[in-house]
Amino acid sequence: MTATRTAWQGPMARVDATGSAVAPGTIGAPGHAGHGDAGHADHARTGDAHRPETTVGTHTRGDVILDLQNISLSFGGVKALTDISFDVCEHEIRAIIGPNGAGKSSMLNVINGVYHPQQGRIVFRGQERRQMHPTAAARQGIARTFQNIALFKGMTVLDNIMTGRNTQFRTGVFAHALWWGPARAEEMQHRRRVEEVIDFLEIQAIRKTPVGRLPYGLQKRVELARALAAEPSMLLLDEPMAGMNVEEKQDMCRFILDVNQQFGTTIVLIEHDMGVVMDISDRVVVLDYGKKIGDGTPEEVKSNPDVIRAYLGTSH
Ligand SMILES: Nc1ncnc2c1ncn2[C@@H]1O[C@H](COP(=O)(O)OP(=O)(O)OP(=O)(O)O)[C@@H](O)[C@H]1O
Repeated sequence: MTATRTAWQGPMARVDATGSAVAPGTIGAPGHAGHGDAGHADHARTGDAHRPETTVGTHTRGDVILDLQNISLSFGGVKALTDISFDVCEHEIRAIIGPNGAGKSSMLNVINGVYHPQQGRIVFRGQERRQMHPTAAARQGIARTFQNIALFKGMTVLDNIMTGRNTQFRTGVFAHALWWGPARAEEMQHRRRVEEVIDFLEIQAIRKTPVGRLPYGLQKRVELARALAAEPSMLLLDEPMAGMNVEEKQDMCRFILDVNQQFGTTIVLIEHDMGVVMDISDRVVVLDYGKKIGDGTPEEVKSNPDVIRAYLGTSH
């Protein structure tokens, strides 16, 4: 892929699921802990006017919450990751980039416990993790979306998003089946949360539509909604804009910034569109053939000769 630059100029308008224009800054926030008002439109990280390194939107970049040390992962003879170290700070948008097969998705799978590296340490919020199951990662507040949409195509948007609440259920299946007592109250609470996410992502008009009938860009938005329904503190996004047109990319870009700025959610993002990566990321780690070849602010990465040689300057 030849690296392309997308101009993300000024506050962006969006279109909702009905195709109506929505002015920036007019959406309501779900019931997450408040992080200031919705003045997010001011924070579009446009081009070279990148914000100061220590500030994330309305947040100050926090402490390191994820520390990956010397991670190596092999599949038989294939070395997917070799001795990779980097960290992720609270509230930041951290991008992972690299050519096809560089190890980006493997890295996300290591972070959320799908893959267990043969070597290295993973420290999440001060605790070293060993052989963590993805469900345990979800309970710790790590949610993810997938490169290839992983939704239940025959189910409605609403029901798909409800599945994102699975790790939050406290009462048992039996109580839910009876729709009785605490189970009923709990389910009502989950539904309220889900409706808040639906409002936030402006997909009210399609809430009863089976996902399989939606255009690709909206399916991606539903997948983001499902991840948000889990109220994650860290969101892993695997190519959230792949296959989208420019308008859909702008919408998704704005939603990612909103999530980061309004809820303080830490975001780890894999994305091939260099314009998007350089505009919305605080720091970027660059992989090539499973090795780390660059790490720093977008400006630092853009001027790193190894990165230019291996990725930005070549076609993939
Ligand atoms: N489950 C697996 N079994 C065997 N090999 C794998 C597996 N997952 C990844 N690999 C290999 O590990 C290497 C890194 O793959 P990975 O999907 O992490 O790269 P990527 O940077 O995400 O690529 P892309 O941009 O094409 O999605 C590749 O050589 C890939 O074939």
